[in-house]
Order: sequence, then C-alpha cells, then structure tokens
Amino acid sequence: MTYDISMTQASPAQDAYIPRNAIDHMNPFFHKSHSHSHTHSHAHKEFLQTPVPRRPSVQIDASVRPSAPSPADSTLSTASTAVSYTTPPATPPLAQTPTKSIADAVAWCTARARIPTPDGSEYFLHIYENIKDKKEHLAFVFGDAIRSQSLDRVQWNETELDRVKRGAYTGRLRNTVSENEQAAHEANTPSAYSTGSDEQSALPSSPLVRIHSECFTGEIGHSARCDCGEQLDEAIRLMKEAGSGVVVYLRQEGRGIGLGEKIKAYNLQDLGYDTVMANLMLNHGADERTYEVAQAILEDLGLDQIRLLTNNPDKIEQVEKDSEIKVVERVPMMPKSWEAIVQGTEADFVVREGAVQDKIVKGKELDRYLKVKVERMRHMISIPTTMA
Ligand SMILES: Nc1nc2c(ncn2[C@@H]2O[C@H](COP(=O)(O)OP(=O)(O)OP(=O)(O)O)[C@@H](O)[C@H]2O)c(=O)[nH]1
Repeated sequence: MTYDISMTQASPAQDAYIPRNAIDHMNPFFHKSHSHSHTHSHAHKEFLQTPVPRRPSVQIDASVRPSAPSPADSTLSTASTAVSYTTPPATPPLAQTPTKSIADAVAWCTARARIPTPDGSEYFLHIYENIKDKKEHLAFVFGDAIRSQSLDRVQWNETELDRVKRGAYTGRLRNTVSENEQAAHEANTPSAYSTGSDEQSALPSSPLVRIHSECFTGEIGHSARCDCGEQLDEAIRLMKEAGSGVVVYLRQEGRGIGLGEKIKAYNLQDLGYDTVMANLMLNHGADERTYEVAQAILEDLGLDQIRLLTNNPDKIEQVEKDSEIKVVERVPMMPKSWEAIVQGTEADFVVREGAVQDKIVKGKELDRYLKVKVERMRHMISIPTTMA
C-alpha cells in the first residue's frame, strides 16, 4: 500500500493565494540572491504571474511510514509524521476575504506566535516580510479578532502541521505532545493542535493602533534622551486594557537613519545641536521614515478605521496617503514626566532606577528633545507653561 502526500487538485483559490515566500522556496528558477528591493519588484511581479510548476506526486511505501514520535525527539518526529498523512490536509476557511492579490502586496506575514507577558496577558507577535527592505517588521496583535489575511491564506501543499508552525491557527495550541501524542498527530485535524474554532470573531470597530519606530537606545538601552521606550510600554498597556489593538513596530531606527548614524547624531546633540540639526549635519533628512509597510500591515490585518496613538501629524498624513486607511481619531501620547508637571504631581513622579520594564523617563535632555519635536516637527503636545 502507498501513501500519496501530494494534493491531487489544488483549488483555484489555493492557486490564487500562494504567498510569495512559498513560491521563492519551491520554484527551481528562483535564485537565492533575489532581493525584495524596489528595483526588482517589477520583475518579481512578472515572475509571480508565471505558472508555478507542480511538485511531482511522491509515493511513499507503507513499510517506511514513520513510527510514533518519541517524547525526547518531539520536534523531529512530529515533522516526519506530517508527511505520512493519507488525505490532503484540512483547509480552514479564510478568516477574511483578501482585499489584494499576493502579487500586489507590499508586506505579508510569514509567522505568528503567542507571547505571554508577566501579568498573565498575552498577544500574538506577527513577523512581516516586505518588498521595500530586507528587515522583519513586526505587529503586536492584541485580541483574537484581528487576523492576518496573508498568514491565513492556504499555501500550496501544506499540511495542518505546516500551518500550525506558521501560526495560521485559531485559538490556542494544545500541548498534544504530552497529552496524547500519537492520536493527536495521526488525526491531523485542527482540533488536534488548537483549541480554536474556524469562526471569525467580529473585528473591533476602530481599534487602537500604534505605529512605532525602532529605538534601541530608548527601548533597550535605558536612554533618557527620548521617550520611545515609555511610549511603547504605554501603547501595550492601553491595548491590554482595551483587549484589542495593534502595535506596528517598524525597523526604522533613528527616524530611518539607522543606529550608527543616530549615535553620531547624539555626539552632535551633546555639542548643543538639536535632534533635527544633528540629522541634517550628517547629511540626512530630519525624518527619513516611510509608512508603506505600515499601511500594508494594517491592510493585511483588515484594519481600515483606526484610532492612532501619536503626536506626530506626519504619521497621520502618511498612513492615510493613497490608502483606504482612515485615522478616525488621534489618541495623544503625553510624555509621563510632562503629564506629572501639568497635573502637579511631579514630586510623586518616580523613575525606577535601572528599570528595564518600567521605562518612564525624565530629565533635561528629554525635555529638550520633546520641545524640539513640538517646535520644529509639528508634534501635537503642549509644552508645560513652566518650561515655555
Ligand atoms: N535621528 C534621531 N532619531 C531619534 C532620536 N531620538 C529618537 N529617535 C528615533 O525617533 C523615532 C521615534 O519614533 P516614534 O516612537 O515612532 O515617534 P514619533 O514619530 O516621534 O511620534 P509619536 O508617534 O508621537 O511618538 C525612533 O526611530 C527613534 O529611534 C534622535 O535624537 N535622533
């Protein structure tokens, strides 16, 4: 007896939504040196329109069917069990109707996983690839209703376990390895792996969104030059509280100039130049960031009406530009130390020294940085009257 692991007939819907990265790996004419840069994107689209060769049907002899995995080797043995399915894998319904074909997508989700946090709450971290750069941009997704369309698309010839590995499941994964290893793996049904149903929960109307740019110094390096770490923490806190929301985390360090250049800018700032002038003196723009990837991520997550956490008018304009996305409300991000000044609670304002988690910042350098953002970068926060 033989086991056929190929899909006998891929449906038209499956053909239409083969993600770009899946094609990259299975097409023999696709070279590793291919880049997702601007210059190649046209060729890439043309390539995507060409028919993808079918993988030949593989015949497996029943006598070599892998035995049940051993607990000590669960990863490897699970993978090998995956090729021994007798029927094509179940294909869960798409969570949302795709709005764009994959060939037109600027960014697409390659993986997602649950991240538990110390207070017992959790979110799903989504990893995005894109055609603009080679960086992995991220989305922290709070709540179960917001789903990535590109991640949920059915890929060619994938098993249910392949989908689980990518994070394309609903609900939560069950620890099937320790529960009933063999039964779970051989059943090859979504319920064997996850506790979710295929029903899509309703999207929250106008969810909270933060489009946040990477800041190593402020988020990891305990820097009190900026409020970036504090803002990220506050956005996450608000989304946990609301039970839904998305932080789009863009790898645009230093307003797009990169960490090395930002560090040079800090030396110029120590000489007295402000954050805008320092960038210009290094032959950079004051702000070199772009938001097409953020737009693509929000579209992929099905979010077109958002409440955006920001003080930056440029972000609002950029995210709405040439897109269906509408910022229905701007939610301001008041720096904690300025909020304390305005509320007269400055005396109680405590910065936990050396704390990595609680990244509340204050100080003269921060005040100067924030004032320049208001005065030279149109940021919409009021400078406390005592400082003006
Ligand atoms: N070049 C430069 N970049 C900085 C400096 N301080 C912080 N940054 C970067 O500025 C960016 C801050 O981005 P966001 O947190 O998205 O905030 P924003 O655009 O200022 O606007 P908000 O949405 O109101 O917070 C990050 O990429 C930081 O790395 C600096 O002094 N010089």
